[in-house]
Amino acid sequence: MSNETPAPDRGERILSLRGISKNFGAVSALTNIELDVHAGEVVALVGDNGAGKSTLVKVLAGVHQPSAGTVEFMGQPVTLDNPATALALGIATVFQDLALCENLDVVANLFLGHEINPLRLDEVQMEVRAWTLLQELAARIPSVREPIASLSGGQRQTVAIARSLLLQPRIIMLDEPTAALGVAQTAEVLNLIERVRDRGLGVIIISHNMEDVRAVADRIVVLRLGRNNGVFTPDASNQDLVAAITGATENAVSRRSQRKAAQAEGTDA
Ligand SMILES: Nc1ncnc2c1ncn2[C@@H]1O[C@H](COP(=O)(O)OP(=O)(O)OP(=O)(O)O)[C@@H](O)[C@H]1O
Repeated sequence: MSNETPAPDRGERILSLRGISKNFGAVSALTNIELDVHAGEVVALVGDNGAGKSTLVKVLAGVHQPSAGTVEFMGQPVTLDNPATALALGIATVFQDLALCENLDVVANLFLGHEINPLRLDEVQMEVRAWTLLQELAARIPSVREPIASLSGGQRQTVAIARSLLLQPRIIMLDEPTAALGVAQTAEVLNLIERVRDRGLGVIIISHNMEDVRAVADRIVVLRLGRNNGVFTPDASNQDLVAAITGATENAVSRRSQRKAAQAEGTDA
């Protein structure tokens, strides 16, 4: 559809942010952010409330214009001056509200605004395409003729992700994709994220859930007060991650593990 050029090789740098800052009046939401995303990798953006995660995603989605800095996409400097530009380049975003139409079925939601033949809706072709994509993603959707209102939270997230894939993006950004999902649905969405990565896309996820982040991310990028505060691999200790997120080496998690270590020493003695 939007991108006819071949997909980048796995590991190739798709997106590169240098010195990105964003001010809202006197508030510095982002200061000097650096971020790289490669084909076939999941990057988790983590940080406390107000760390700047949503602002960064909105800059990449073309919703906010950065106050300073450069964005390179596939090696070329780009200006993401509105959401349509970002989408046309191949940067898709699934926001937390998912923006699905409750009363319409899965096929209609997948193709909303991108009907295969807008002048004469080709229902059969759209249905086949919807099934093929959902099967490729091994998505558990009972029927593509089911209205969204009757689907679970995990299935809705799946439909929202599948919809953005129809535009053949290079990068997909997911804002809290597992928030408010149960254990089984979370596992389903994490599996889906892995399959999206395996298609060679770069995936950026925002999450507050460290367990989910560790399960699916290849790199964990920490933001704190609008600045980069460390990049970790998923095997980083909880203590190091919490310290980077909160900016404190002395915190509830470190005190708890010190207490446990002290207790263990006590029982050893
Ligand atoms: N439109 C705006 N106008 C003014 N300030 C804003 C605006 N959007 C964000 N901010 C400020 O920018 C900072 C970063 O906010 P942001 O929402 O990006 O953080 P976050 O990491 O996504 O937090 P959360 O986890 O709570 O969603 C905050 O201080 C916030 O108040």
